[in-house]
Amino acid sequence: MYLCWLHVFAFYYLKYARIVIYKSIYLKYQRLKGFIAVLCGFNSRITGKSIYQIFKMNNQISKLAGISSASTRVIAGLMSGTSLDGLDIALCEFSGSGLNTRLKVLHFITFPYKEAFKEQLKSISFKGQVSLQQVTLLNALIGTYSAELILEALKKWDYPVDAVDLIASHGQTIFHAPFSLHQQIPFPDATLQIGDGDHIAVKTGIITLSDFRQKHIAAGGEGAPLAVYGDYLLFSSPDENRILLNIGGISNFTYLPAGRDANHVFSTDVGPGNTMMDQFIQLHYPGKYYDQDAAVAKTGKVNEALVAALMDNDFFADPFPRTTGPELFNIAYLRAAQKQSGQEALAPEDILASLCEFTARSIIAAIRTSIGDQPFAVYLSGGGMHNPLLVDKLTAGLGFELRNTTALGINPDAKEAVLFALLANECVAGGDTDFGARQGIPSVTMGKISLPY
Ligand SMILES: Nc1ncnc2c1ncn2[C@@H]1O[C@H](COP(=O)(O)OP(=O)(O)OP(=O)(O)O)[C@@H](O)[C@H]1O
Ligand SMILES: CC(=O)N[C@H]1[C@@H]2OC[C@@H](O2)[C@@H](O)[C@@H]1O[C@H](C)C(=O)O
Repeated sequence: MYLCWLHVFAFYYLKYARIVIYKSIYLKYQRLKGFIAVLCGFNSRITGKSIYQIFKMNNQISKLAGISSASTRVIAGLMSGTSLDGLDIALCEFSGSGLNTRLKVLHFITFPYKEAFKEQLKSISFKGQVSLQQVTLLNALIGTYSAELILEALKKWDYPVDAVDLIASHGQTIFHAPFSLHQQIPFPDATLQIGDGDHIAVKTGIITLSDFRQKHIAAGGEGAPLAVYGDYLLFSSPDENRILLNIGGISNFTYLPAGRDANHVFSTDVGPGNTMMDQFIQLHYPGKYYDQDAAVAKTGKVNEALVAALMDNDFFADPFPRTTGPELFNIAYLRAAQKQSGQEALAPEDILASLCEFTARSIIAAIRTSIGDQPFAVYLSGGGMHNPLLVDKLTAGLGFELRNTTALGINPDAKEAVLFALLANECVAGGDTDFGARQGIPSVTMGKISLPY
């Protein structure tokens, strides 16, 4: 018995000692790398004064320079999408950048949000009028909560906090307003994600990148879809035309033509993914947050008149690329289509079956009109790939079996979180990749940097 306790004690003592030693060596190594990196940056103009300045440099900046020049980086990517269902955290190890990016997903976890928290998010999301006080409070709370969840995840994985170089946090989109949606002159494209990065950095002690979408807009994009950058770097192939189709709250896809020519890469939001089905079920089936395995939709019948009215919106006639959100695709949109088609008394299960058909048809139409007749493979990701009715409809409509990103080495549920980690890797260690001259895909690095100390 005594020996057994001695073993337990020795095990935990050694484990703790390992982390402490690792931490101190790792930090020293990072600072040294930073020092060398900065020194190299001075090129031929190294003087006594410049060396003195480097010594006086903010530790966090030299650490960042070290991270930038290191051969590998460990980055935690965080994503919470328009479904408001939870926070995805993907811990990734990167080496290289741009088309030479190498990535290993070390761990992945989803923390589902509690009902009360979902209700708070819903109260300020995708609406023209909300409580400004609630927005302000949630901006700080989401930052703090994200930090707590990262620390919890690292503890669960037994992964030392100090061995994480960066956090990449998408934040929570509470309003997306491309010009095509708001149409107010002189206002530009706009979008708002909350969950402040400073709170994450200070509470975890890890340098944090956040608020990725603003620079994309400043550089001429609509702030979305950003998946195209990672899709191109990680998944483009020399010999296969690929579509990376993500079906989250909103569906979007990236087209990657064989040959990796950035000038022909194409990316757009399509329209609703799960968002209208989710909103409808939450309203009519208390206690359900989504139609699990399409259990309800499968019992309904598609109403063609309603589907035609749902498809009858200027958004679907707009040229690609385009972006959207639940600001457009919501219950009011459904009610208007029901009225227009005279289907106001339709049974709930028939409405759900029709909403599923609407999602499938809008995806198929977008792919067909933008890609034409050339052969291509589709790789799915996002929660919608778990909806069997939706996947059956897509398979029937496209005429071939769809794969998911597991076939390309990435867990499809982790993909979006991984892609934000990749954007942070690009910002800190890359930045010179040419993403081509296509509209909506500016060649730009993204993410604001928050220092912990
Ligand atoms: N087993 C399942 N059956 C049916 N639908 C499912 C299933 N599992 C997940 N979903 C759908 O996937 C949704 C969550 O998807 P996901 O987490 O990809 O969305 P998101 O990241 O919030 O969206 P976005 O990327 O558009 O912002 C759920 O709300 C639900 O509608
Ligand atoms: C503004 C915003 O948060 N848009 C999301 C949303 O969810 C899916 C689709 O609409 C996409 O455009 C985007 O997210 C993914 C991660 C993107 O930027 O690629």
